[in-house]
Amino acid sequence: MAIQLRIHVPPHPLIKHWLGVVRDAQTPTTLFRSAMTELGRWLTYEAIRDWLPSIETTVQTPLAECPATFINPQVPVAVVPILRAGLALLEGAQPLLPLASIYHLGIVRNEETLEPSCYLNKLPEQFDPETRVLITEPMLATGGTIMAAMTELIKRGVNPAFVRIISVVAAPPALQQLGTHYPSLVIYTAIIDEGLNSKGFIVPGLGDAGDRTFGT
Ligand SMILES: O=P(O)(O)OC[C@H]1O[C@H](OP(=O)(O)OP(=O)(O)O)[C@H](O)[C@@H]1O
Ligand SMILES: O=c1cc[nH]c(=O)[nH]1
Ligand SMILES: [Mg+2]
Repeated sequence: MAIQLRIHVPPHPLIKHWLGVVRDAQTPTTLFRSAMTELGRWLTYEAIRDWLPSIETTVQTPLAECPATFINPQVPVAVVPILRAGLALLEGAQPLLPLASIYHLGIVRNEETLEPSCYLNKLPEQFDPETRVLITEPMLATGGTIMAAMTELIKRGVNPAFVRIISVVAAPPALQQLGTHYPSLVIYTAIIDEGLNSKGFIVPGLGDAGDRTFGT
């Protein structure tokens, strides 16, 4: 049976609410940033339910012994925010994954060619092959940025089957590239939009996520 990219759009009213806020061109920077943080929180909550490794044991309550399930601290967990815009999603993701290591990746698209270039890479030389990796990247547009990020991770021993991406707006060109190259990937996004305009912006999208997050 062929493996196929799984794209989840969680039908959660909080995710829909905060998506509406970030889409609105009238939303000021401070509210935009906190809405992105909320999206990071709820998308992470959804994305990690069958991904975060746990261990079965028992505990003694005041009355009796009973089964208990805990997060397995032996399995490494990493969060990779794609700067700049992925930083606001990280704010929401990090409190849910307090044991995770955070490895920043700064990637920017050239505004004319749309080619990505990496200006900051804090990834370790090698990952433990068991590492669970959560990428926070709000915009999956042409796919250039996320494909560049995946190349850096795979080079360092990450198993794509253990990678989850949280995104706010995803567009077909990025999803097609990811599906072709990494069919075992799992993506959680607030919405899938129709496509891109001639400047590589997602339509209807939410504009430039980095500029709107940081007021630039
Ligand atoms: O799928 P792609 O076509 O590569 O586009 C997606 C990327 O574009 C934006 O980054 P940008 O280059 O604007 O950098 P910024 O986050 O610093 O604003 C966005 O935050 C994504 O990282
Ligand atoms: O619509 C888009 C596409 C790429 N990056 C953004 O910030 N917005
Ligand atoms: Mg930008």
